[in-house]
Amino acid sequence: MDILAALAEARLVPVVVLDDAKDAAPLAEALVAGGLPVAEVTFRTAAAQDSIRAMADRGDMLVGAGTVLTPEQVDQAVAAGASYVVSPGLSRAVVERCREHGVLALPGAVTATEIQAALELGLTTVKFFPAGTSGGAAAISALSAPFGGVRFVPTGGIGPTNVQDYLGIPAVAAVGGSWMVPKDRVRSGDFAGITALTAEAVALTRPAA
Ligand SMILES: O=C(O)C(=O)C[C@H](O)[C@H](O)COP(=O)(O)O
Repeated sequence: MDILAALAEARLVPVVVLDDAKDAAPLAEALVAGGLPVAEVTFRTAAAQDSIRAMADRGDMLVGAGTVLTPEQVDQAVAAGASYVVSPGLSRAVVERCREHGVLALPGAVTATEIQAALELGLTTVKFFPAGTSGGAAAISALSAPFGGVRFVPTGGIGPTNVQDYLGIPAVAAVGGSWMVPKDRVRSGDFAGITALTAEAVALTRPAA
């Protein structure tokens, strides 16, 4: 599967933080019901690997790992079934381990220097993080001028009120964010509410009628 093409088709990447892996299955169901069978499960908690496995085992989702800081976490993510690996920053060691496993690396990069470093590692798509405090949509538009072949996945500080600012930029492949999957709703078991938030987010990716 062309993961980049699949992410670009989805246009949105829910950034998931789970404290308990038992929430992975109902959350996956909620995302799929909302029309977005995609999740980036972050390694911010000890539940990451089991949560990735629970979602990946469904077979109908595009499941990645987020907050991947080390090659060892790449190994854990791939072992659990992640098909792409997202990092807050750009790490040669993480990118190279992803390449060894044959999975997509999506490292964070927000400056021209970081983007050039990503290009030197053979990457053409980067996570633009933290988008909200790094110049936002205007910065991506400016960077896409000299880096015409680079695509961006802006993440960080994006929500319903500004997601379309990013989606309207041709160089933006998809937008990542946690607004669709708020931790408090996961903790409270409000998966119907997550389905509604997801459906609303998906609707924002579609051109106005
Ligand atoms: O944890 C990671 O892998 C990161 O690199 C950072 C997250 O993608 C952002 O923190 C999400 O930002 P919000 O949508 O504003 O909550």
